[in-house]
Amino acid sequence: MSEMQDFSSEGFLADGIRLETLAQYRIMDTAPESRFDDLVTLVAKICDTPMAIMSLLDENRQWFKSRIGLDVSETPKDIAFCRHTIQQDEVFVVHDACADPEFAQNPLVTGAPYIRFYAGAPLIARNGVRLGSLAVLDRVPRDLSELQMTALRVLSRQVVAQLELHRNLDELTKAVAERDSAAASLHASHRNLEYRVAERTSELNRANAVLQDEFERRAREARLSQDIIDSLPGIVYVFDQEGRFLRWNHNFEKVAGYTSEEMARAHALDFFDSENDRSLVERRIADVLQNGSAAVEADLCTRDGKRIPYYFNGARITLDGRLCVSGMGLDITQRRLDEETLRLRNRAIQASVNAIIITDLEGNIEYANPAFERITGYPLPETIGRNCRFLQQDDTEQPGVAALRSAILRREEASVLLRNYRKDGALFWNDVHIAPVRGADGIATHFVGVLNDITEIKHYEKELERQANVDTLTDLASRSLLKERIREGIATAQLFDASVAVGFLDLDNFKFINDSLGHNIGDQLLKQVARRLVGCLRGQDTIARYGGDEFAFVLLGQKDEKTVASLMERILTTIERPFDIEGHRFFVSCSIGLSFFPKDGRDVDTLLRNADVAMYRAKERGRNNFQFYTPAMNRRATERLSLESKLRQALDDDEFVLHYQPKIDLRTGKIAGTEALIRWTPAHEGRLVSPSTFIPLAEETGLIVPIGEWVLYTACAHHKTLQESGLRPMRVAVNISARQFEPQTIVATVREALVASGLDANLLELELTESLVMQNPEEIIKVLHDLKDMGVHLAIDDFGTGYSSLSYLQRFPVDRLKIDQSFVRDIGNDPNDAIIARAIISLGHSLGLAVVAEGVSSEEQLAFLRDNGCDEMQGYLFSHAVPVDELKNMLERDKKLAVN
Ligand SMILES: Nc1nc2c(ncn2[C@@H]2O[C@@H]3COP(=O)(O)O[C@H]4[C@@H](O)[C@H](n5cnc6c(=O)[nH]c(N)nc65)O[C@@H]4COP(=O)(O)O[C@H]3[C@H]2O)c(=O)[nH]1
Repeated sequence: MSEMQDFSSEGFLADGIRLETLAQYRIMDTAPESRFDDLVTLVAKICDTPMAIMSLLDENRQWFKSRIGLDVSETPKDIAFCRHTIQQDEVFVVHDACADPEFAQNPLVTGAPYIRFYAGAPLIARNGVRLGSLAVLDRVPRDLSELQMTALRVLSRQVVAQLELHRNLDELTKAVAERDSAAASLHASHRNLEYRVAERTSELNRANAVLQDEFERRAREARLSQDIIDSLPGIVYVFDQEGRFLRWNHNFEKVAGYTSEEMARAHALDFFDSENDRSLVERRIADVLQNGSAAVEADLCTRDGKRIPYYFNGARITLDGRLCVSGMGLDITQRRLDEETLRLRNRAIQASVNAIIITDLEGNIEYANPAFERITGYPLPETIGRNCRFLQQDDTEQPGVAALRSAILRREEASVLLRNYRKDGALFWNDVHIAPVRGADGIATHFVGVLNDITEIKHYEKELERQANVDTLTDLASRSLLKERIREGIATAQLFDASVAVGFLDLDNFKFINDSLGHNIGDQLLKQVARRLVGCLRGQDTIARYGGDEFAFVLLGQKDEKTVASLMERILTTIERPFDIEGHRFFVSCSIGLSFFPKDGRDVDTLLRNADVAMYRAKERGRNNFQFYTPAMNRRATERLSLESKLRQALDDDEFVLHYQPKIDLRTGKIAGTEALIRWTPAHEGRLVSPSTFIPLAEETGLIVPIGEWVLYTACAHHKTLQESGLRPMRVAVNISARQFEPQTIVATVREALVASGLDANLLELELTESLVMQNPEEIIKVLHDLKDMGVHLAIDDFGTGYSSLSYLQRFPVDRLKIDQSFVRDIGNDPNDAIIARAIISLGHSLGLAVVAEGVSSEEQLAFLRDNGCDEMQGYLFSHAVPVDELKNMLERDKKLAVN
């Protein structure tokens, strides 16, 4: 018992340590573990007991960590055999519990599991504390062998080792758990840190972004400011009190031609090279610094020495604590030019010969130039402020005034003609042009008016009108006036069922007079004819000079052709009377054609055209007569047209032939030469057409030029052939018409014809009419000399019909005169003709020229001519013009005229 008490007192203290130690192993109430179960099984096997336990004691119970053969897992502490075992250093053995008083009544002995044998080894921890026991039990009394005892001891230490292992493992697990927990909390705190870092980072980023935005905004603003400064039209600058530049725009560098470095070194006054500008600018800079602002105009001098007019303004500013001048400069070149232009315009307005006024929209004059005063006679002080109506005085009912008013109301431009009155009351014609002056908004604020005094022009116009209506030479009506009168006549005749006669009158031989005696005489003749014609007509009739020697007239209210016919007779007789001009006496006749409204035409042009046709007919009828138009005349005119076209074709189709009329030497009676005379054999007509039918038309149309050339070439060729056939050389005369005789070309044409044919020049004779050579004698003489130099013979044809000037005749290098056949024809009957023929023969001889008579058709004529010494003759008496073959026969026979 004492042992028990000892145990108890000591055990009480030891129990506390043991419990604390046991707790450290943290094994109580844990699940079975194989490491302990294996040892318990092993000990049971070795000790050959049905039961074995590993028992641990805590405060109130024994708990079996491992057990074999027992159903309970714990028992109360006070009945535990282990209580005893833990007090031993060695194995505690109870051989027969029933026999041991200590245990005989123990419920574990008396009841299940009915323990009779017990052997337990204490489980002693490393610190010496007894934790429990490893024990084997049996239900029968028994003993353990020494080996079994040893095994129990060894295995109990194994159990303790396993317990240590368990504890270490547990501590390790705990440490791992703690480490894991620490790691988890570290992780958590890491995550927290990361989160905070992220938070902070994003805060920083946000702040950064704001900063960046701000930075960019400022950069943008700076760029924008620079861009704005750079884009300003002028130059921009800031310089300090010392004139050193602190800021400037790119344009400044560009304009001045300076680099940025040079700008940084430059002084504000460096940009002005004239003394005047420098001191002016210097004063203005001082003004800016003193008064806050100033402006100046000066010439900016660029690096390459160019001076550009600039307007500079400046303002005083403080920059980085320094007093500076900030400003802008604008190129005012254009403004200066504009000012100059304006000045010039002002000057032009001042000096303008036209009056220029500026009015308000009501027409009140605000400005007038000096010309206004000169034109109107109103001094400017009397003009300004007055409404420009005052120039019309009471004469306000003018179409121009209304037009002007309406244009002013509509704010439009207008040009009108006004009757205005000067201060002295004199009328003047005012050609006014007004135009609104609009402001920048397009709204008219004023009118500008240009007044042009056209009184003179008006007079001139009247004169022009008069001249347009009047022929200046004759004072007769002009063409246009005549047409107007015919038109009026038609209109009146239509109303009153009357008729109108339209006439064309052509002087028959005016051209000849004009050409031979000169234009002066021609003009005077026309004037006199005009006077006589006017004397024949009534006041209501109109006569006009239609052109050249053509007159046209309109007779109004003519009832019948008979009255008109008697009037025409009167005209013919009047014109027939001789005209005396500058000592010359002329006899002129005229041909008149007439047409009637409405019979021959219902309009002006038709009536004139038909009167013209009738006039041609009168000419064809032998001139000096009048003809009324008939539709048949038109047919004739049409025929003429058709003739003309046929004539053109004839040349291409080789329809012309040349016939030759022999010329006879009146001394020998032999053929001295021939005259080429053209004939036309129109295709399919089988007849010869006489040249008098088509030559005038060919001359009129100019076809005579190619036809004449053909004649020239053919005649030369024929005569060369005749000569080559062995006949004696024969002179051939070719007619050259006036139209063909072109001074510039005729010599060359003749030369070419001679060259082409090979005919000797002295076998060719050109017959030129008297009127042709007298047309323009000075020029003709020159050409005749050229022809003569070539060796060509020249003859004057139709001599006696024109007006030859003897002085010229003397100078013409001609060989022959041909007496016109009209004088030859009546030699026997008309003593005058005989006298003329004789005179021509003696004139020719006195000039050293041979004389040829043409149209000799009777012995009587031949005798006269021969008796009067005429050299040659041609005419039907000897031969008609014959084809070249016949001429050849004639020459071969050497036909001879009996001249004696
Ligand atoms: N009654 C009468 N007449 C006679 C007599 N002898 C000759 N004749 C004709 O009188 C005209 C003379 O020619 P012209 O006075 O030069 O008059 C020529 C001439 O001016 C012109 N002509 C003829 N051939 C040409 C030509 O090749 N060129 C040019 N430019 N005019 C030509 O045509 C006019 C007429 O020529 P033709 O009809 O051939 O008429 C020719 C001729 O046949 C006669 O005894 N009695």
